[in-house]
Amino acid sequence: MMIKAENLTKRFGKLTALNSINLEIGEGFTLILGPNGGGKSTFLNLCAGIYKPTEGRIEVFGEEPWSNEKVKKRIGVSFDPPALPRHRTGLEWISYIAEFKGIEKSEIISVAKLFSVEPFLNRKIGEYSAGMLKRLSLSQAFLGSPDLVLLDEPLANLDLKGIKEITEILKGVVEDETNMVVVSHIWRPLIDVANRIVVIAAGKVVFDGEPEDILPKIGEI
Ligand SMILES: Nc1ncnc2c1ncn2[C@@H]1O[C@H](COP(=O)(O)OP(=O)(O)OP(=O)(O)O)[C@@H](O)[C@H]1O
Repeated sequence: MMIKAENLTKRFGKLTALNSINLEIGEGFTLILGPNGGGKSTFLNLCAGIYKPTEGRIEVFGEEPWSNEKVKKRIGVSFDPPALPRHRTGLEWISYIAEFKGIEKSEIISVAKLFSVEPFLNRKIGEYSAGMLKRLSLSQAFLGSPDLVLLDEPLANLDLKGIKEITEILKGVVEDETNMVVVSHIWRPLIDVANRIVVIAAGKVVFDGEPEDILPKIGEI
């Protein structure tokens, strides 16, 4: 099992963002859906070791990701909106991530080519459009082919051509057996790519199953 959550709870002050969830996520492409404020991004942040659980437990590759560099090095993340340093260039940022993870420089070019970010890699991130920023953030997530990629809204802020292009890239990496957990309100293009759907609403897992079982109910989410 890649991810295992047991009675996982995350509170922010009095607000309970995730309320004692139990969830196991295996290999493949898992799409997480659900209403605004349901706890989806909180779950991704817990998987990435950015948040510490308030109660319960989360394991990624059998270990707790919180303050765990070993686990963090095996994960690629892209959050939304991407919080990247405005005064650095795209290349400086990706190089910094590559250094942290011990990834060779040649990998930077291959991921930059994949997401078509090469033309603006030498510009300061603060000058990027929202779509350029999204592409840079996705490049960072896939840098060095991590064992697990966590994506929050990978299709947000992209034009129609961009949505199609990124969807095709995601399909390609799934075929190459990259494991992904993806939160996306733009679910239509991704539903065929997913082999598992999890719906999180009001801090609880309210559906966990196959795409064909959720399709008839999707209007209710
Ligand atoms: N860092 C934080 N500090 C305080 N409250 C937070 C924080 N992060 C999330 N929350 C709260 O936790 C709840 C769940 O938020 P979360 O971002 O996980 O939802 P979501 O399902 O990803 O929503 P959306 O679809 O709108 O992105 C919300 O009520 C939100 O306001």
